[in-house]
Amino acid sequence: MQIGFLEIKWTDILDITLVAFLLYYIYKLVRGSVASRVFTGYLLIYLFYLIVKAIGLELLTRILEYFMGVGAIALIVLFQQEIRRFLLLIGKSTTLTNNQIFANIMGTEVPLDDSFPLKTIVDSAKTMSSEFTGGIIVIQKEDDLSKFTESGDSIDAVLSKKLILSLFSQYSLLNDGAIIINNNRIMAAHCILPIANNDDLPSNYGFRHRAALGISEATDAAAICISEENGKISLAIDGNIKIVTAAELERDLKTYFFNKN
Ligand SMILES: Nc1ncnc2c1ncn2[C@@H]1O[C@H](COP(=O)(O)OP(=O)(O)OP(=O)(O)O)[C@@H](O)[C@H]1O
Repeated sequence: MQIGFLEIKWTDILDITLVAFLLYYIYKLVRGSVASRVFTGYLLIYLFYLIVKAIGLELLTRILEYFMGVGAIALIVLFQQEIRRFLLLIGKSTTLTNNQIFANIMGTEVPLDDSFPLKTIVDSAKTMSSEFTGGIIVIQKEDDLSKFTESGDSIDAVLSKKLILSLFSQYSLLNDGAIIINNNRIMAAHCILPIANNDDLPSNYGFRHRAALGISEATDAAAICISEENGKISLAIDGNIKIVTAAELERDLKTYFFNKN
């Protein structure tokens, strides 16, 4: 195709479309975080570099080239959370990773099956909500959470509503922090989670909600957060947190863990 003096091949159109998609996904991943400003800054320097190169300012081009080379390593360090989420997104969208044999080879956890006590968890969250008992319930999916379970007290007991409520009761010594569930077992309580650094969160979201969001950003686990202040239930998945009713909680967890509506 010829537009004026420009000759455009179909590969150029494909190239531009793919770059546009890539930039859009990077933007979506870093939106609202500190990394987004770094990303914009780096992009502006890159544009400046292209202009300088086109004009033919050799010394400045060399300096910028060197700066961006070193900057690339700095970007990997700064963007490690975002890069992780991006790769997780790609990994999750391939059917290969849902395959049992692949999961065994990779040593990843086997996805939850239908015996998983989802109703018990939802019921517990509902009771905690009605009693204004604060807490975070993390449900492991495929990612290894041992780093976080080790930060708390090991429980490794069969999950039950009584146990969840006892752990979060105001008289419990373990009611601070999060409990971590893997399949039908409570692995640990009193666990410390990473705090989300998202600037876009409403100001009424304190550390409990930020911790629930943080674990959903860092891993593929789902985190249920019950507010001590207003009894509301929030669900954090894939770096997004929203307030849900008990029915919505059950529906969203079913969809997320079993692809069921
Ligand atoms: N890094 C963390 N990991 C796990 N739990 C945490 C972490 N930081 C704080 N918490 C929990 O959050 C509680 C403090 O909640 P805070 O009031 O700051 O948050 P909030 O989001 O406003 O929740 P609420 O609506 O229940 O008041 C702490 O007592 C602790 O149990």
